[in-house]
Amino acid sequence: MKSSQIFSSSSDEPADERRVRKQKRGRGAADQYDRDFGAFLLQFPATASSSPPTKKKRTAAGFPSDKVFYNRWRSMQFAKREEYLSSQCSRRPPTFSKVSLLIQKEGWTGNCPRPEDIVAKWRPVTRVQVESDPWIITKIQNQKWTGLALKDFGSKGQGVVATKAFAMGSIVCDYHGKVITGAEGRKLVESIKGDTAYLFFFQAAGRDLCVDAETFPCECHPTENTMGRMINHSSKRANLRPVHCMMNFPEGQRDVILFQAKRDILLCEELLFDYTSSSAILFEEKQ
Ligand SMILES: C[S@@+](CC[C@H](N)C(=O)[O-])C[C@H]1O[C@@H](n2cnc3c(N)ncnc32)[C@H](O)[C@@H]1O
Repeated sequence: MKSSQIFSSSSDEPADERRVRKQKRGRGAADQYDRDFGAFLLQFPATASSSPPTKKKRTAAGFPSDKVFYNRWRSMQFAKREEYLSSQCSRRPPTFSKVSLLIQKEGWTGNCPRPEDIVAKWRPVTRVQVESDPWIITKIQNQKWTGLALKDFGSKGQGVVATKAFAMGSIVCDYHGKVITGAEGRKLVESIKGDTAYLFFFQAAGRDLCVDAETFPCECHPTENTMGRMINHSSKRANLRPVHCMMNFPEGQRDVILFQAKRDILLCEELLFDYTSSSAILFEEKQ
């Protein structure tokens, strides 16, 4: 992991401790303390991967031999490590072993968050995080979403099942296809002969749009049956929610429909979403 940020703020210190210290020493002394700690950080950057400054190094650099700066440095590093571990597990909740492996890989033996705390603190990502998430962007680009398989569902045709559990809030895959206008999508619907359609109509910021997964295979994945287009419908048992995002691809922003788990999804469950958010329902529903 690469991290070389140098901190110059003192905002990591608990507010109460800071206030008491300032009251004791007066504003001038507190400012001096902040300046000294800033210099300490310049000398010993508190990154997730840096080694703690030993007493010998601290005193050789002219800092006090007590542990005041050192302890503060350690809590900054701890927070950085926590942030790093959480960032590696942003889309889906991590397992204890995944976090343990990450810690092992980094070689962190002390001053490190406990895997169970990282697991317990996991929360679904926000839309803003999703829209710039490199992992999600890569999955949309390469269509190598994991934990999904096709299965025959008889009269419904094929569908998608979970080959691993997905926790509520996880991003499962996208509804992949070229984004066209709603009018173009409706024209496509008219030309469809059978009762199966692969179109997702949506409105975004006043725009009437449609993801065309009917034109298959798509230009960008000529050899893949992209999974999102194969997900069947249910209004009552839907376990996925389609979410519109403006994804920040390297070449610019693009409208994308992502499927997010509405609840915890178990291994082997069929993935389903409610097609009424899309007008391309050309079939009789079998729940
Ligand atoms: C986006 S495709 C889904 C994949 C499709 N089952 C297949 O095998 O290609 C949508 C079509 O699947 C079928 N389908 C999806 N959900 C269904 C359901 N609950 N009952 C019956 N047919 C369904 C309909 O033919 C619908 O037009």
